[in-house]
Amino acid sequence: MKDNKTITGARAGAIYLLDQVLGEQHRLMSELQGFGALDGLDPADRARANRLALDTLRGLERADRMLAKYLRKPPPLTVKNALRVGTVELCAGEAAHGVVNAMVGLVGADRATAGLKGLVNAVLRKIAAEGPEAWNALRVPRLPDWLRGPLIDAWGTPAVNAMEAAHFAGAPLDLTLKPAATVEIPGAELLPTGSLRLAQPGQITALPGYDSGDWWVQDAAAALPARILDAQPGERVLDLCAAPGGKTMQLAAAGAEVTALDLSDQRLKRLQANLVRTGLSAQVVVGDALEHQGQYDAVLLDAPCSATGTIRRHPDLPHARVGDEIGGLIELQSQMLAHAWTLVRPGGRLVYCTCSLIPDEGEVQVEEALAAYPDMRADRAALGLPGVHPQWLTEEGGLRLRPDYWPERGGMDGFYIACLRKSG
Ligand SMILES: C[S@@+](CC[C@H](N)C(=O)[O-])C[C@H]1O[C@@H](n2cnc3c(N)ncnc32)[C@H](O)[C@@H]1O
Repeated sequence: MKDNKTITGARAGAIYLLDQVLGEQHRLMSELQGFGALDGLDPADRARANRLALDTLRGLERADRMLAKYLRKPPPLTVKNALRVGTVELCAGEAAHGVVNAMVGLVGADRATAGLKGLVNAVLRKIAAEGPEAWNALRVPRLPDWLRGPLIDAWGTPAVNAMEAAHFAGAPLDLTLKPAATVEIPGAELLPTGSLRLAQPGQITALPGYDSGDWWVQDAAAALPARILDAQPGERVLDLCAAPGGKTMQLAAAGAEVTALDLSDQRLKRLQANLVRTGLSAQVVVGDALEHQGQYDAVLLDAPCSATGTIRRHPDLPHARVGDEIGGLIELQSQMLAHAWTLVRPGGRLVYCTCSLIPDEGEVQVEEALAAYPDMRADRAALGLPGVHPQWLTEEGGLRLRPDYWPERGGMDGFYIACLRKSG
């Protein structure tokens, strides 16, 4: 494993990221934002390294199938990752000599792997000869069994196949506009639920309206919980797990008096920066959702979860050890929902949501809460927003969103949302 300070170039950066994700089960976001991996690269190379790592993770199964024919025994992980990145680039139509020379150079530059230069050269030349045609003939990469099994139980095989196609396709960039914003973004599509979608966004900070804070990045599905909460000017609203603040900004932009609470000081710094850029305000509190006290007109609980609804944008997730943590998260969600309910005033409402595809983190939580609290009812009418398909409504009175919905538009994140009303 390389020291990240010695990384030069986007391809070396991508291999380093893959070594961390596939060797150490680290999350890509923590590598890039928390640990500062690739800080030595210029911004363009860092962005390209990230893109290459994401493309390789999305196509990992295909790359491994193509490589398996030419590898009699598995090479060290970092060499395998160089071969994987090379395969993905070659099968996306990159010029063979550039890719092969670069990967041979990278493997040759490290004394620990230099002896495998010849292998890398020979294998990648064979892959180049097979090219995109062989790649496209392979099946859509599947989720690992720890996730595929439970998702098939919940949604059936055809739905999971469609989700996998959506994961493989990746995600466009969605923006939430401030209600009064009039910014025009070339090439943006207005989605039926009100978000703006960009298929080819380029550099986000260079888009019109970024500096003036007219919008923020937020998946179309992630924008629905705050729309469903429908905060009114002057209402006291608590955002219980708020950072980095996409939903806080929606609530504040609606004119509510927002308290934004989160356990993570670091993540709240990003929330503060987002509020500054967008010129919105909220009372920001570092604290534990399970201990916070008060009475609010409305509470938004975007509970910590497996985040399995975001795999289109985070293809490293199935490779991290999130599977082991889900039991603990389900317990935490149930405790948080119980405590959040005590913070809602009589006649008020709680919007519960998770970006998970696992019913135990969504439908089942709400079903159990409805059975446990006699003063709670599911407000189905609150879910009837423009663009919300009636088939997305669930039996217990929530809204199920999945990555395979809107396939013709580029999909959406997986989410579960319910609006729970307290008797007056
Ligand atoms: C799904 S994210 C929230 C995303 C956010 N609502 C948004 O729209 O940008 C879940 C958040 O819960 C926070 N969290 C986890 N445990 C918590 C706790 N016990 N109390 C408060 N926040 C917690 C995490 O720090 C994380 O920021």
